[in-house]
Amino acid sequence: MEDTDDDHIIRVRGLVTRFGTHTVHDGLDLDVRRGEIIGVVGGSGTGKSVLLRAIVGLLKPNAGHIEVFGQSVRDTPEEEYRQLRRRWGVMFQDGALFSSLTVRQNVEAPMREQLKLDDDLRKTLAGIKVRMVGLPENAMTKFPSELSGGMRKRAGFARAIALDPEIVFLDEPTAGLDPIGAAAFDILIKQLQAALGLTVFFVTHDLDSLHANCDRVAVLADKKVLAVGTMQEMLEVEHPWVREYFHGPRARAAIESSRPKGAA
Ligand SMILES: Nc1ncnc2c1ncn2[C@@H]1O[C@H](COP(=O)(O)OP(=O)(O)OP(=O)(O)O)[C@@H](O)[C@H]1O
Repeated sequence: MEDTDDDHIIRVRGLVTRFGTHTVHDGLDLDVRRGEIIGVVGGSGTGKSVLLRAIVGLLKPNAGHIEVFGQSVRDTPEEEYRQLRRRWGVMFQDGALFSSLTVRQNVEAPMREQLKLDDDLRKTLAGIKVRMVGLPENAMTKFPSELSGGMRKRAGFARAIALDPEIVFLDEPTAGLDPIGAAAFDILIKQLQAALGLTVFFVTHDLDSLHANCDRVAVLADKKVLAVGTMQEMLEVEHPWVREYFHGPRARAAIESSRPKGAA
């Protein structure tokens, strides 16, 4: 498929992020295409979560330019940023749910903030989102502390899609889940992406998840996006961390398990 500028829903150019004297990103570039699932990988502390936070405007970079839907995230006036923010949803690593609200109330929270809906309609719509992520009916009125880790992640996902976003950002969605729970979450990501036409930007360490979901992978190393491409293309990248990650025993196991049964 030919890659045109119009396909790029996120464009990051020359990003520099520092905390004190610690430079996390130094001239990082990345494009995300509309409708793709892109997995962001890299060693611990390479700045994957910081990149996500910078793209959604929660963290101000020291330099560089970030555009989402063609609009600068950094220089957009408050009201326009509010409008822009409605077009994406974020699921943070721990779900970041409000502990004093039930699952349904958590999903209602962004609706309350952004949409003028009467109470019944808001409750109904929030209930639909909770069902969409595969949570049982009785989870609606539970508090986050009453849920398993996997259910909390699903609740976080339901909240991320509360406003019918075009992009969802997922920070390590399968971290902490057992392999069966992680595989079920991968299926959920894929199904919702296809059903809702979402663009998915997800940070992960999980090779199985990359194999199951990703159209492309972006590798963060040496303070930049060192390589971006398909899983197959990553096998050709000559960089010690990339080789170790994509050719190591865990990678081989993930390739094996992602092959259709009976394939050589
Ligand atoms: N608010 C902050 N203040 C100071 N340093 C920070 C802050 N947020 C992140 N950092 C530092 O920036 C670097 C990148 O952090 P980030 O959380 O993005 O890493 P990561 O690639 O997501 O790592 P992991 O895979 O371990 O989650 C780390 O060294 C971290 O300590």
